[in-house]
Amino acid sequence: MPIVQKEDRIVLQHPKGASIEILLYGATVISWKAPSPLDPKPIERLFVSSKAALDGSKPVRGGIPVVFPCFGAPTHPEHVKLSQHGFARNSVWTFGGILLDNDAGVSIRLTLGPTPAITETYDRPFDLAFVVTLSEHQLSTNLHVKNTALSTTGPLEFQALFHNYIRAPANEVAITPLHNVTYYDKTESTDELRAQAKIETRASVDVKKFTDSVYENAPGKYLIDSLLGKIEVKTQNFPNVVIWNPQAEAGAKIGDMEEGGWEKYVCVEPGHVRGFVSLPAGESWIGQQVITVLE
Ligand SMILES: O=P(O)(O)OC[C@H]1O[C@H](O)[C@H](O)[C@@H](O)[C@@H]1O
Repeated sequence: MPIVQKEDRIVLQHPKGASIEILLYGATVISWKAPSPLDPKPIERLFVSSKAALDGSKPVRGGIPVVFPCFGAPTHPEHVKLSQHGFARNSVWTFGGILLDNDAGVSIRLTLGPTPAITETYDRPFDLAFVVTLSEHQLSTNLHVKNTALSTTGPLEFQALFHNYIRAPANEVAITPLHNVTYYDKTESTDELRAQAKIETRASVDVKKFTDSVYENAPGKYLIDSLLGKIEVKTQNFPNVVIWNPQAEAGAKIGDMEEGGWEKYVCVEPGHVRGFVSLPAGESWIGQQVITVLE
């Protein structure tokens, strides 16, 4: 199966038509074209703004940015010098080789450790590996985090999330099953209201208005249903999911968002972002998602 390594990205092509492109910058998957079981023609499954910078000057507005070690503005004392969503999405990763290459799928690894730029703002030792696997109708991404500190050091505390921009008409997409799940509404106007737990009352969640909801104890498997098809996101070790769409209200203020871009996607972002993963010295943690085109 062709795996093409370019200066700034890796391109994987599956014999049955699917393909992905991954930028070394941020280990950001910027394209995933896949057929559905109903139609062999591969179509783009991710949204990337036409105004997104792909040259490493800022995190990519679209695709699948990797969020680590903090989600949103930093709240942990060890993260105070970091910018929103941490450094993984704006660091250049290293191609770490091919793990699998056969008809069932192709898998590659990218790695990131403490670079001089990272250690300027973050002083904990760590080792990250991002493993991407492409098969006919499926894309999976795994984030491996190792705490490489000596055993006398305290645990590595971090948050992690895959910021999936799933291509779908935002005004008719339905996300299930989040009924009765507790969530926190980041569109609320005050810290107090944002910290207040709400219960999802809708059988299926839509993003017809500005939405920025962090679900707690989420089921780990989500269906994203729209005119573009049915996409399933199945996760492991990610107790939360964030559903985000800025609509015009917030989208028009995002500099690298194309005009009307918010109508073309929904972000369904599995992660561990309520509290922190606490990883003892010498130990590893893996967060995983498998995204499948069902129809
Ligand atoms: O603009 P960014 O830093 O890429 O963040 C984009 C969005 O990411 C997540 O979905 C957060 O929940 C939102 O609050 C944030 O606006």
